[in-house]
Amino acid sequence: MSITRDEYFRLREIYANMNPNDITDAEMKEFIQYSEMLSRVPGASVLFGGDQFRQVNRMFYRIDEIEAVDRSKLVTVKSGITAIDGRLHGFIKGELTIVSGTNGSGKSTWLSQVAVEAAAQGFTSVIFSGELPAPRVKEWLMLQAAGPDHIVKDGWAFHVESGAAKRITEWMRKKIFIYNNENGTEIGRVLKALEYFALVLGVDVIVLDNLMSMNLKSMGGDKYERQAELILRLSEFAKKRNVHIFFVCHPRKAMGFLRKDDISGTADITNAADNVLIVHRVNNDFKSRTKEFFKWGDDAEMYRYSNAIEVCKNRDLGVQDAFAGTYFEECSKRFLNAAGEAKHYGWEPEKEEWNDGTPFD
Ligand SMILES: Nc1ncnc2c1ncn2[C@@H]1O[C@H](COP(=O)(O)OP(=O)(O)OP(=O)(O)O)[C@@H](O)[C@H]1O
Repeated sequence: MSITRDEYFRLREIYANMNPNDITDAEMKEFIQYSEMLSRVPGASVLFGGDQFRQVNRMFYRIDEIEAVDRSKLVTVKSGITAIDGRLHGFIKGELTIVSGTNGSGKSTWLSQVAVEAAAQGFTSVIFSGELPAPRVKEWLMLQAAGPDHIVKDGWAFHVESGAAKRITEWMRKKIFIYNNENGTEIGRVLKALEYFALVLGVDVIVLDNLMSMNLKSMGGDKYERQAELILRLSEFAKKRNVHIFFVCHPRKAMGFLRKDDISGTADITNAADNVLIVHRVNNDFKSRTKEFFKWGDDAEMYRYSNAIEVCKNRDLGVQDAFAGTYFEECSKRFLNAAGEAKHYGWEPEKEEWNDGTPFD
C-alpha cells in the first residue's frame, strides 16, 4: 500500500463531500491507514505532544527514554467561562470530558457555546445531538454567536437579524459541523463518522450529546458494560486522533443534588474520563441541597448566579469540588461571566475577536 501526499489530499477532498456511510468499511480502513502514515496526527500518544517517547520495540520504556512533560506543547480549547478556564487551563486536545446534569440544567446550551468559543480560537468542532434536530442546534449557535446587539424579539421568540445571520453563517461554515442524525445512532456508525470527522474534516472538538441517545446494542455485555466500553473507546479515540471529546452523560437519578457517583451506570464511566463536570441550575433545590451538603450560608457566592458548572474531577491538575458561576442570558442563550458581558466574535468585521486569556486565579 502506498499513496502520495497529493493523492491523499485529493481523496480527502472527495470524502469531504460524501456521506460517511457511502464510504465502505474497507475504503475507510484504507483511508485511516493512509492518514496514519501521512497525516499530521501520528499514531503514537499525542497527549503530551506526541513525540516524548522514542520509538522502542519493547513492552516498556526506561525512565531516561521518556522526556519530561512539556506543558507548552499542550493544545487546549478554552470554554469561555473564565472561572473554569482559569482552574483547568482549558480542555486538552486528546482528552475526554464528561458533562452531566439534571434535565434542563443547561448542558446542551453550554456545549453549543463551547463550540462557538472553539471556533473563535480557530478550532473546528462537530456536534452530535441525538435529541435536538439540526435546525434547533443551528438556532442556538447563531444566537450565541450573535449576542444581544444583533438579536430581535419576534413575539415570544428571539432570532438573529438577517444581515448578522448571513455573516455568522459564513463565519461558522467551516468551523462547526452538525452530525446528520439520518446516519443513525448505531454506535458502529457513530464511531465511523467520528473517524471521518477527525481525519477528513480535521475536527479538534467533538461534542457527543448524549450517551442515552446512542444505540449500543451491537456491543457485548449488559447496558453498563457497554457504556463503560464505549467510554474507554472514546477515550482512546480522543488520544489517537488528538481531539477533545465532550460527552454528555445523564445521571441515574432525575432529582436531587447530583454528585459524580450519580452519573450514568457505573463508576467505570467517570473513571475513564479526564474531566467530569456537572452543570447545575441555581434554583431553590440547588440552594437547599448545597446548604445541606456543603453547609453553605444564605449569602454563598454561587447563589448570585443562574447556573453553576462544577468540576468534580480533573485528572491533569487534580481540581475537584470547584464551582464556576455563570449568568444565563435568555435572548442569546449565552452563559456570561459577568452581568452585561458583551463578547464579540470574528464574524463582526468592526470588532476584535473576544480573547480573554486571563486566568481566574
Ligand atoms: N438558568 C437558566 N434560566 C433559564 N433557562 C435556562 C437556564 N439554563 C438553561 N436554560 C435553558 O433551558 C433549556 C434547556 O437547556 P438544555 O437543553 O441546555 O439543558 P440540558 O441539561 O442539555 O437538558 P437535557 O438533559 O434535557 O438534555 C434551554 O432552552 C436553555 O437555554
